[in-house]
Amino acid sequence: MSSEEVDELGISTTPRWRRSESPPDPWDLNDDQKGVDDWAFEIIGEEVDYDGNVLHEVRWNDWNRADGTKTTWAPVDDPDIDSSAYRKKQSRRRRTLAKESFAIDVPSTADVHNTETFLRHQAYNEKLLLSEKEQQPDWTTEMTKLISKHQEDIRAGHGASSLSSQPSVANPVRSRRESTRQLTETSLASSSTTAGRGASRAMSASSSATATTAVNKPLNQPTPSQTSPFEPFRNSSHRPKPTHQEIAQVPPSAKSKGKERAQDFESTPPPADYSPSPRKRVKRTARSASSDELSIIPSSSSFMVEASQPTNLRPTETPETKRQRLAKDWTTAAQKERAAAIFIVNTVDDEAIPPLEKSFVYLEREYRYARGITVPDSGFVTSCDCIQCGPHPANCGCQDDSDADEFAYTPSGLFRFNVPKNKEVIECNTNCACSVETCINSVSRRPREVSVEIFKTQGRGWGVRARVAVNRGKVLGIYTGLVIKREVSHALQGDLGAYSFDLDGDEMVDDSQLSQSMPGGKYSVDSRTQGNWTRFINHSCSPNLEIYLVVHDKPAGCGMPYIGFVANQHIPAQTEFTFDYHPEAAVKILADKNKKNKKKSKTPIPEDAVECLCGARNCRGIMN
Ligand SMILES: C[S@@+](CC[C@H](N)C(=O)[O-])C[C@H]1O[C@@H](n2cnc3c(N)ncnc32)[C@H](O)[C@@H]1O
Repeated sequence: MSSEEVDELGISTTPRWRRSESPPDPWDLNDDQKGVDDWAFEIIGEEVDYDGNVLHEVRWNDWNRADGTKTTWAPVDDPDIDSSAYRKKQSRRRRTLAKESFAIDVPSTADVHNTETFLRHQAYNEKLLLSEKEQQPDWTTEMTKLISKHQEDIRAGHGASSLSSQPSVANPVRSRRESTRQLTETSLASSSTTAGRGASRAMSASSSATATTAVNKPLNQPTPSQTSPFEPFRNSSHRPKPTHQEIAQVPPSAKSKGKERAQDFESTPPPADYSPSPRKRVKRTARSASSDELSIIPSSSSFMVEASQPTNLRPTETPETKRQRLAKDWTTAAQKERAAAIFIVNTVDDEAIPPLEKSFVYLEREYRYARGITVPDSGFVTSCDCIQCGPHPANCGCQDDSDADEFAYTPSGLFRFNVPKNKEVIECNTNCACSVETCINSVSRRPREVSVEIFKTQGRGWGVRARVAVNRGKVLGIYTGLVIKREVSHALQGDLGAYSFDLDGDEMVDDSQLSQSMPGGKYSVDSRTQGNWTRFINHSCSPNLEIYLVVHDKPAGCGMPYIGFVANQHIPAQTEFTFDYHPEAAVKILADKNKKNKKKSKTPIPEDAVECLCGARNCRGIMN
């Protein structure tokens, strides 16, 4: 045994680990086969050793050891081994990787040797250098600039800028015509409750949202009988772009009324339609036409549609085949996550598919993040080493801070509705020892079991339903899209904001209280350019779904929970799924009703009030 070496302080300087001495390669074994100089070889790999040196793995064609192995390791600068071609190729590969994305998989092993090799393989240094060089703009400012430009364009009558290349979600003409409700200030006085506060989001887990979409009927605008269908938007800063159908519906008198109006329609480009080739699947960082400024982390489970296809690429395609193609594409993307199929049907009119950004990416189960948003490290998520979690939550390592008596789900995976609305359900995660398929505390992570059908509704654009009945407590899926800062989301006007969902999770607070009540509530999810079927769930004042907050790949309280959709009652097959975009409004109505000495409420109609067409008996009349 060798004696230990120590320094002047008596501390051991003997390395803890030392490479074992390998016997020299018996080069002479087959020396008679060929002259050494001629030996053919091939470099088949590389590793970084404990001292940070790169070694090449060389395979010799005409030489082998007695045991048949024929590879050796050589330093990169070995004069006998010309590795320049291999090194060039590798360096090119790493540079390409670095240009594509800055993402790095961090190995879970503590083995320095493997880690260094793994990082080099992923072009760690190249990515680091490039990311340091790249100037990061202030995305909030950039986004605000884009929005202003977009609004100016519209005001100037140039149609929508690239930020809103969409036709309206719900046809304003039709929605107005179809509406049998004659809503007036007086009739609304008793039902409308909340006043708008400037922000314009369609959905929110908080009461702070004020939904306004230019495509919906603004209640305080003249009624259809008073004016032509397009009149209400004439002076609106976010007048929607009419679709071709709408143009066709303009009465001749309206068309000839004035040059200005005619120009409005004529200058409108055709609706952004879905026309990509299904073969165009791109796994690289996606940049969308309308969110050029938001670069996002790539994903393997998404289907990306190329943005640059002309809309008339497939002139012979029927609406039916177009629908089928989109449904097939989205089902393919969903199936990568082992999720059930997606169908798209329209028995109402001749609209082929829902209006979508041309670059729309279907994301079954994940968020993407706008550049500038720091994604919390999943390494900080508490995990458990239970083989089977439960029966009591306190037995599970993931539930450290929970004082709940039961998990949020039953053993058969149904939601128990036992979690306060502003609390997150903390599920087990991929670092846990338990299995996602069987763990009582892993439900939103499981692949979606229920096939969904996106269908055209009467007057409310496209909606969603299932072809099978769904039990109360069934978790159907999570809202997905691009995580953006709240202030960016709140700056989105009109239909731009219709697909944003605030992640503050507190239904009873408004913006001013938010910072005190939920410090994490800084983000929203925008599903305009990427998202899944849940973006089509319409509002109802008597909904059959509820939302809840759930985390499973980020630390609890980080402000980026997922929004889970769960059936709050038995839902028969073919019944539209709905949820209440503003449940706090219902709560307020109840509170008003219960007030003693109740006077007739004269709550003014919010400027951006939007007519609700849910048809429920207790309909509040407006969506916000
Ligand atoms: C998140 S989107 C839902 C999907 C949408 N119907 C579509 O076709 O893409 C929200 C928009 O749907 C429409 N909508 C949803 N619920 C509605 C309701 N109850 N009454 C009227 N319009 C509704 C409004 O245009 C709203 O801005």
